[in-house]
Amino acid sequence: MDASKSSPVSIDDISATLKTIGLDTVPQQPNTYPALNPFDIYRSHVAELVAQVIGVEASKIYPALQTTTKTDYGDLQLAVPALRIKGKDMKEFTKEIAEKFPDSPLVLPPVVSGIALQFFFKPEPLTSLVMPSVLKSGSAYGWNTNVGLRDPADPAAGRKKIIVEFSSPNIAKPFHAGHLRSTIIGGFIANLHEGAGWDVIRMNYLGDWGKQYGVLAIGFDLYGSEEELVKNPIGHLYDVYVKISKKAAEEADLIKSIKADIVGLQEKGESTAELEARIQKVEAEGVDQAARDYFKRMVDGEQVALGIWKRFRDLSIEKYKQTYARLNIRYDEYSGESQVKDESMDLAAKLMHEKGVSEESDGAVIVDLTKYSKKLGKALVKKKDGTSLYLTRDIGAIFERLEKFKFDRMIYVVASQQDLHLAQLFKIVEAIGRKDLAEKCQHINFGMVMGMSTRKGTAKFLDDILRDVGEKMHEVMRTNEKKYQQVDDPERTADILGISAVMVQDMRGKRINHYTFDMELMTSFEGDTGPYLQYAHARLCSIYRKAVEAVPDVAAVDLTTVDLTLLKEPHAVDLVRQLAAFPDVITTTLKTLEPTTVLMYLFKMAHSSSSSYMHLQVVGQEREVMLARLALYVAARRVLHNGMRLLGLDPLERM
Ligand SMILES: NC(=[NH2+])NCCC[C@H](N)C(=O)O
Repeated sequence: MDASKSSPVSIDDISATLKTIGLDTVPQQPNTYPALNPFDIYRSHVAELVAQVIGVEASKIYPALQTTTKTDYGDLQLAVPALRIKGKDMKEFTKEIAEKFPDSPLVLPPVVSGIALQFFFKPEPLTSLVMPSVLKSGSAYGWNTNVGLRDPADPAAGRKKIIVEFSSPNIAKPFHAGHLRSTIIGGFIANLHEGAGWDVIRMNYLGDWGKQYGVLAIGFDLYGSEEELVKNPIGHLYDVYVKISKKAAEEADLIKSIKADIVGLQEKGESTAELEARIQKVEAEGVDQAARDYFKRMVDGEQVALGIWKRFRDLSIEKYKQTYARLNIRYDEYSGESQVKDESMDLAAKLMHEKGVSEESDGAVIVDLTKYSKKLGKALVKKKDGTSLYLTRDIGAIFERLEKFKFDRMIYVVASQQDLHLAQLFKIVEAIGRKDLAEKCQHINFGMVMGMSTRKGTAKFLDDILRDVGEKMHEVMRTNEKKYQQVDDPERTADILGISAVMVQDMRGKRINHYTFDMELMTSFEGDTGPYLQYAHARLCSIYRKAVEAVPDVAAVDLTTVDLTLLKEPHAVDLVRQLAAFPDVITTTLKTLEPTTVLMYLFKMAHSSSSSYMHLQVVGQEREVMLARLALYVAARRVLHNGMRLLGLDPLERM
């Protein structure tokens, strides 16, 4: 987020504007931020007026004032029963409040709709409050950095810390749709908290440990190429892994068939010694045993074994970093299963044992979670041979992270297929007696992606997907040769459009929903797509460019000083109402952690902008009108830009 570069308007600015409207004090209920969120002013104001009418404290009315789903229903709505006043006929009471509601400089007389009151903001004061706020605040508009403060009354107490763990692919395995979704959603959640003033740690927890890394090392010995490894580590290691896995499978098949032969010989009463010896030889020389031995050397900390593995890891990370950069993502920490220390796991094991959480079963250690809830089942935490598991490493990691970062909150962005795994993890932490820690943690899950394939086959790597969608966008761009000529760097633009297409398709629905990866749909400029949002942004940029081309001195005008009372038309008013809602949308999003909350808002706002162009032209208008409209479009562009950045998109100026 670039929120830090600009600073929001001050409460003094707001106070001065309100005075000109006829309000001597800034309406401000506790824990609200009138300088940062126009809706806070209106909610406080309406609450105070309703309080006068019905004699209930404004602070009790405030929370009942809700935003609406459609501007046709007003800007704020009050469901009168939510005030919990007893012994009244609600319909009558609603009418009564409406009748007695005093004249307000900020809102129109309330509209009665059954047992609800609809409040519409008066256009002119709204414009005078919101427009300067957007224009002056710039990249800070929408953000309230007080949210992340430990104590809003005492900024010196510092900021709250959050770990967002996301993406977390497995080395030498495909980067599948689940990792892609985790990357997109996690990046968004990290941006969201950063914008809200939290101290954010972005963490990638790689799958980089286990016997399969022994398999990989053996495979590299047989099939690896130093040159390929350096050139394309992720792809090459995957190829090696596929080859060696095939060999291992063949060996397993061979053993199976020898065993069948042995049974045959036994039936005939003949000697099986020769075949038994063959099995032993295949096993002893086979991949499986070699991988086990190799992994044991890694576990024992043998430098040579670890050295090779570390190279695989380092090269993969380096390559991942480049891909993440295309998605505007960087990490503060590349951790991983390999990084969890034995001591942490031992300590957790000791605690589990002492608290009677774990028990021995057949030489292994398990945790029976059915006593808390049937669906949590029994979880294995130590194998018979003493080695750790995925779950064991997560238990160790949670304590390590607490120790290292002292976080206030931690979010795991992982597919819903792992609901059980994370539920088990949190329950075990709680059972150990660390409910406090479990409560700081949250699993943010998401549904599956269906049919994710590139045009050349099934997608395995993020880069392939991005390249494919980028190429498709390039084709689409070429269909308009004239525009195509004006784009500075078509390759890069196509790349960004492709990435936007993928990301927006991913974030359109609620996280938990499954969706189908649909290349045609996502790359279309029509409908609620990434390219459409980019187009809407580029169009707003072009309005400004064209105005400056037509009237060059416009470039020097400070748009915060223009006559905003000229923005009277319904389209202008509607757009201003949308812009006013942005900070509130972010506040809501901090609760839902749903990218779609932001995205749907941006689409609505972009639609409002585009339906305005016909009615509110800029070039060719009388100067003051031109400037006022230009200010409106610049403000709209700013909000779209801020929203797109939050989602992790790179807003394009031309395309
Ligand atoms: N702390 C965690 N378990 N995070 C999720 C890791 C995801 C895992 N690497 C996978 O690909 O399935």
